[in-house]
Amino acid sequence: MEPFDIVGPEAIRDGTATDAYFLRTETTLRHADRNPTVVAEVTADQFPDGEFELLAGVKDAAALLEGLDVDVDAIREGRLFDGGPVLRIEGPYLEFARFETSLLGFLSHASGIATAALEARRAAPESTVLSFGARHVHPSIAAVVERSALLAGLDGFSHVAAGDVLGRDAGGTMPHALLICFGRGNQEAGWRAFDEAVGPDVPRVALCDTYGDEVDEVLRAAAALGEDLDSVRVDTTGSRRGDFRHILREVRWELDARGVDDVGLFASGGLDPTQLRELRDVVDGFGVGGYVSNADPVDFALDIVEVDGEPAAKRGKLSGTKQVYRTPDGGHHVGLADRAGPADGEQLLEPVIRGGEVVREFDLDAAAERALADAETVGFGAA
Ligand SMILES: O=P(O)(O)OC[C@H]1C[C@H](OP(=O)(O)OP(=O)(O)O)[C@H](O)[C@@H]1O
Repeated sequence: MEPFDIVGPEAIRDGTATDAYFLRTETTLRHADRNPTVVAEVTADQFPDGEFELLAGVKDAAALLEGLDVDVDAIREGRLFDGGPVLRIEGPYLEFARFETSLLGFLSHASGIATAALEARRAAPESTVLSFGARHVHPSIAAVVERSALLAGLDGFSHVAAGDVLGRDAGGTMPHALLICFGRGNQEAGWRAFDEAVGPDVPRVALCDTYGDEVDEVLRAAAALGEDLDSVRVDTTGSRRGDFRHILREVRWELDARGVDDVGLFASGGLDPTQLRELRDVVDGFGVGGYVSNADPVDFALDIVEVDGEPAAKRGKLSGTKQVYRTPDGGHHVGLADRAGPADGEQLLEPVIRGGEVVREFDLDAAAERALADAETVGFGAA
């Protein structure tokens, strides 16, 4: 008996992580001896609408479809898209029918989170922005949250097991629970114990808002840890927040007025891109949680657009194999693949699987670089 209600990799791999009607579709088509060669496209919006989103999840999508008798093309992770397909499958329909559910799940959730993370990134491009939202999601997808955050250019993340999956070290500061365990009025003992106990490679970031005024706790932390103190984090609870920007400016002022200008200042607690813009000139960095981790998935669908080479899209969708293009002016164009695209257009749909073999490397850092460059090109989340 599995201790947790989690759909595991085996079910994803064997295709039972799917909607029941796809298994019934298999049964029906086999009964009728029908298995046409189709072109199916993953698309959110049929036409560009000016709203860009960041593509993530292609690595897992490729792993899902690897070994099937299909050809797959997709936009590279880290590229922005605005309408038209992000991934295309060509092959006998029954080869991949049951994998639609997981395919869309991989792409939809990761891309939604990555898009929100890119909004945070673009809101404070010079600041350290850390992904702290794993607590808001089911633990089985923590690595999806953190990978999507890194793909959007965030600087770090907090979830340890996600780091093991990604081969990167998780980071963070300290929770209120630690200080509460030392008792009201005894925050110094908590900050000092942290400094004494954790490894030398862990930044000494004192959380300074548990019981007292933020300025008061910050000055007490500076006095308690002296040169050992790297930064302070202020996470003022909403019921006491008032003018958060003023609080943070006051903290910075009072530290600097005492010559403690080498201690960094971090803010967290329900922050969104608007607040990051408002605060980025007064703090050194942010912990962002729910805005990223709780992002809505991108509403992708998989649609058959050709059957045995003939147009076949259902109502509301567009027939025919398509290509999508980025133009130097930041445009995103969708056209039939067998027609000429924009003369200065870069084709975005490129081979991922040929003859069942994955033919693309997936490099997270390269994807993050693409995301930041493409965001600049299209003006995503500008200013
Ligand atoms: O953007 P958010 O979703 O709000 O999460 C970001 C912060 C806020 C939260 O504070 P608390 O909930 O007070 O947690 P703790 O007491 O553990 O610091 C926790 O410190 C997270 O790192």
